[in-house]
Amino acid sequence: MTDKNLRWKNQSNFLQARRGLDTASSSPEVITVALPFEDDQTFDLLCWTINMAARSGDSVIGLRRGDSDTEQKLISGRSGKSQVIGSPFIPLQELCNLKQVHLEMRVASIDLEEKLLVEVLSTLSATVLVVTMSGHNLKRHAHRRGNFLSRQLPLGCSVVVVKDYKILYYKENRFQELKAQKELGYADEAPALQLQPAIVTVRAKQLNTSVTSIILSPEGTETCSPEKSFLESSDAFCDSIDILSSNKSGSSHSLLREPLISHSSSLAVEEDIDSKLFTCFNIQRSNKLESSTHLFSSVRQHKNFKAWRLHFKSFMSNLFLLWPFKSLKAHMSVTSTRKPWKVLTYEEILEATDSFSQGNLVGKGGHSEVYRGILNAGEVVAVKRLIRCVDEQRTIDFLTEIGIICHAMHPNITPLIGYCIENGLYLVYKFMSHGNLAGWLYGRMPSALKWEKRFKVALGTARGLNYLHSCCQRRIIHRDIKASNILLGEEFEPQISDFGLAKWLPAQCSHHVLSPVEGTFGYLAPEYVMNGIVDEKTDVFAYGVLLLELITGRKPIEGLQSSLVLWARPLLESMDVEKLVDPQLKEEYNLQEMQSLIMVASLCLQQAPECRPFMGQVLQLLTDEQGLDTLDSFSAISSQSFLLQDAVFDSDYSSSHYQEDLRRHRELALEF
Ligand SMILES: Nc1ncnc2c1ncn2[C@@H]1O[C@H](COP(=O)(O)OP(=O)(O)OP(=O)(O)O)[C@@H](O)[C@H]1O
Repeated sequence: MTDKNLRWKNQSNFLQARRGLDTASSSPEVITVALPFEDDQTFDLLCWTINMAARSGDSVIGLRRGDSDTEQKLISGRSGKSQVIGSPFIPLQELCNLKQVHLEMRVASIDLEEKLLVEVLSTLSATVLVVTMSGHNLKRHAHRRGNFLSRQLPLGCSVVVVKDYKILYYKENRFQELKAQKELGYADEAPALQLQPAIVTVRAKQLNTSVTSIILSPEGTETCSPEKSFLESSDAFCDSIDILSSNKSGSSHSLLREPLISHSSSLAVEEDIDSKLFTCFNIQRSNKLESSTHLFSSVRQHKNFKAWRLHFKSFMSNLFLLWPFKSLKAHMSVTSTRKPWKVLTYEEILEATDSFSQGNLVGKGGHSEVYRGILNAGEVVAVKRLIRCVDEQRTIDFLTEIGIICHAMHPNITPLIGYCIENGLYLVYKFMSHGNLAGWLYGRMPSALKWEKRFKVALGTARGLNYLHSCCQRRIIHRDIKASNILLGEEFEPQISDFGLAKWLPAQCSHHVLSPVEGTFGYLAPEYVMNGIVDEKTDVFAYGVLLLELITGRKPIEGLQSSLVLWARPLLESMDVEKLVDPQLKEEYNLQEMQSLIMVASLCLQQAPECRPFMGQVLQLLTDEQGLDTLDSFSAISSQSFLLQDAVFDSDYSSSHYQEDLRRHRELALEF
């Protein structure tokens, strides 16, 4: 199995574990995270855990390998590096608030090697252990370490190995026999290390934030006094606040649009004392504060071994909070180095298209005709001519398309060669020899579109959209993503075309309201139809519909009322691959890729826009370095004969039908 497929298997198992959530088993869980030494990796891992693994009420405990230096960082007060461990985690507070998750950091005064980790976990009644890896041969090591841990962990504790927000290994461990524990002698004995909750709680009332410090060390080793611990951790906390307030605008880890916390800090003390092994730094919103004692005792009581489950909707609504942390720089930097567009004369256009001869007509859009042409230099082009006698709005749309397409340069955006504004309006694009996707899916020979090409189209379109949404100098929403607007190049590389409805997305504003609703029936996002709200998630929804078309070979709207999305929704939820897959594929598809597309489609078609992924996240789900290489090696199949028939095929809606369609779509949207 390739790395990519393996990762997909993990990813899909992981998500399925959440989809299969048993809502009855919703008691809080303890999720432990074995943290690496480096602060930035620690931060990433905690972010991932809070977002992906934790649900409301859960407790995430970060266990950090202990040495004197680390401990020093945490507890040494204002001097030295005391703020190093505190400040990077402060931004996690907002995330914890949003998810209502209790976060706690513990620094062991001794090395947390695997056996000790296992032991600690059993005392915490943890249901999940999250670990990470570094170095080379990640896959092999992740597998080895994951297997080792899952064999030894207590019953009910699953293992996830995560690196760079990707799951390298995942194993549910609900049904493991107690044998392993008995062999290790854990099951029958009282736990050697009793981890008790807060020794000292420092609550910064005005900050609406509480900080708990626990100093624990093994029997016989030196123990910090609670008083000392309190003083030191309050100092550390003050330091973190100072650091944060001085850095809050420039913090590379800032999760927030708003400043996190204010300056003032009036500290009060609550105290309770115990224990042995860890130093703990705990950030939690005070009005949601459950005392650590209470939290831990309740966690111990419930022993919920089925608890590695999460309510899907709540999971989805929180899954995407982290996006700013993990933008796909690789994809962001992809821009074409092609030469700039030219301004063409009307004579050049006439000559190229043989005076717009019917033989050169390759397609008609709502307000335009597209002709094949050959420029002087021998370059094959598509000339898009705005049909005359159209209203002013169409002219504006056409000019918008010129402005936007000039701005967008990416391998998955149809390249503009030039334009002409004499005797009408003309846009000249590179000619796409394989026509549009709709023609391939619903033309005379749909079976010719093999799975490799479908997957390639899905991936390339995601890249193009991600570029428009996140990587352009000014962000763009396309607003008319559909199969007939995805053109296919010589190697079936998809190219997003038709920017007539595209809009600039303001850098600061997340969405805006547009009226009237435009786009293509069958691809419109519910919030857009109902309220005219537009942002990049409008495109994400349409992309989800496009994925469904690739998977099922069905049109978005068949007949009068039959919506592809409504038909597919229950099948997506249950991951019913057999029923979803286009019979034309005749089982000739890669199951892992199919599952990944189904999963992504299901995410993109979430009713609430905030539950849909950003396109960068879609890309992250669909690919990695190996994935890109694999895709590049797909063979290209050339079939000129499809060009004309495809070009004529399109699902546009003339304005006379539009209002009726919209009415029907609104009715359908209500059923979502
Ligand atoms: N660069 C191109 N190369 C090859 N064919 C093209 C090219 N651009 C457009 N076409 C063909 O021309 C058809 C019409 O394109 P156009 O963008 O005008 O309209 P549309 O997207 O189909 O409809 P609408 O504008 O109403 O949404 C497309 O479906 C496509 O098959």
